[in-house]
Order: sequence, then structure tokens, then C-alpha cells
Amino acid sequence: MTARFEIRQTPLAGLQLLRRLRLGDERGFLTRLFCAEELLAAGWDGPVAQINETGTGLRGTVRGLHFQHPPHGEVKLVTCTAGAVLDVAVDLREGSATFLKHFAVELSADNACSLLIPQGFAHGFQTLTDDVRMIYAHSAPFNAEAEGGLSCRDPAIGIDWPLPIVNLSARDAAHPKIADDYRGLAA
Ligand SMILES: Cc1cn([C@H]2C[C@H](O)[C@@H](COP(=O)(O)OP(=O)(O)O[C@H]3O[C@H](C)C(=O)[C@H](O)[C@H]3O)O2)c(=O)[nH]c1=O
Repeated sequence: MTARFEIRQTPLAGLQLLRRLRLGDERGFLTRLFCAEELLAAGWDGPVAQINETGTGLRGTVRGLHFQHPPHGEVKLVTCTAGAVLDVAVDLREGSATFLKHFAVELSADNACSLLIPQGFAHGFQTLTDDVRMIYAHSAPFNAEAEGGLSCRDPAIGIDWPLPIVNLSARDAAHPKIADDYRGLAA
């Protein structure tokens, strides 16, 4: 455990669950959302190229499943700062022992957890409350031409979304299901 983060491994190699440790006083609290020195231990060994925020109003909304094609792969640190989501990462790494397996975990403003997602994973979430805010730290800049997506309803991935899916964007609804001969993303 480092000074400000508790780092836990998941069953998918490289995918880690971080819990931010709060410094509190009578005014409230302080947590670090990112710390290059401390997250080196979790495998984030490069710059933060971009930090994004998304807001999602309606409970049950799904965003994803998104990834960046090589050589524009990225490490992503996903944090919920308002409300709660079921956050999902899918292993797309070619040759991985957990290829096409997924890991799902609740991230919320209250549980102070973040998911550190290595290159080669698709990411998505379903909001469990209204008025969700998500913060993403990306290790590489967004590249629209390298964007890839998978269907959040693909039985080959088998995500058990807890709520009926609402508000899926046209783009996310159009993502393809995985072909039988899909080999994944090269390292
Ligand atoms: C990621 C990104 C997107 N965009 C543009 C592209 C689209 O025109 C618009 C919305 O993008 P998208 O539909 O990918 O946004 P989300 O569906 O909210 O994707 C987000 O949620 C899912 C679950 C994720 O994993 C993505 O990393 C995260 O960006 O913003 C940018 O201009 N810059 C960026 O860095």
C-alpha cells in the first residue's frame, strides 16, 4: 500500500483497482486523483497526456465499450467523482490468458475507487445513479481514427449489466459484435 493509494490486483493481469486514501479534517477531506510517483508502482510509467470529464444524467445509461487501436493504445485511469457506476474492462490483448474476459466493479464518489486500465482493454460503464461524473486520465492523446468499439451487449463478452440499458448513443449501439476469428489487439 503506498502513502495515498491502496492498490489491488484483479484477476486480469495489469488491471488494478485503486482506492484513494482520504486525508480528513474538520473541513472535509483531500484525496489525490493521480500521483505519478505513486502510480509508478501500478504500472503508469508515462505522462498524463489528457484528462477528460464526462457527465451522464440518467441512471441506467451505458457508455462504451471503447478502446484505441495500436499504436495509439493508452493506459486509462477511470474515476467516479459523483454518483456511482458499474465499471467494466474487457481484456482484448492478443494471446492473453484472460482474452475476452471482463472485470466489473462499482466505482462511486463514496467508495473512492478508481480502475487503472492498461493498454489492450476495452472500457465501458453503466450508471447506477442519476447525475454521474467520471474523470479519465489518459496516457496518450485521443485519436479519433484509432478509436475502436465493441457492442456492450455482445454475448461473447457476457457483461451482466445490472439495469435495463437506456440512452445508448447511436455510435455505441452500432459497435460490432466480436467475429469468431477475432484475435485481439497486438501488444
Ligand atoms: C475520448 C474523447 C472523445 N472525444 C470526442 C469524440 C466524440 O465526438 C465525443 C464523445 O466521445 P465518446 O462518445 O467516445 O465519449 P464517451 O462515450 O463518453 O466515452 C467515454 O466513456 C467511455 C466508456 C470511455 O471509455 C471513453 O474513454 C470515454 O471518453 O467526444 C474527444 O474530443 N476527445 C476525447 O478524448
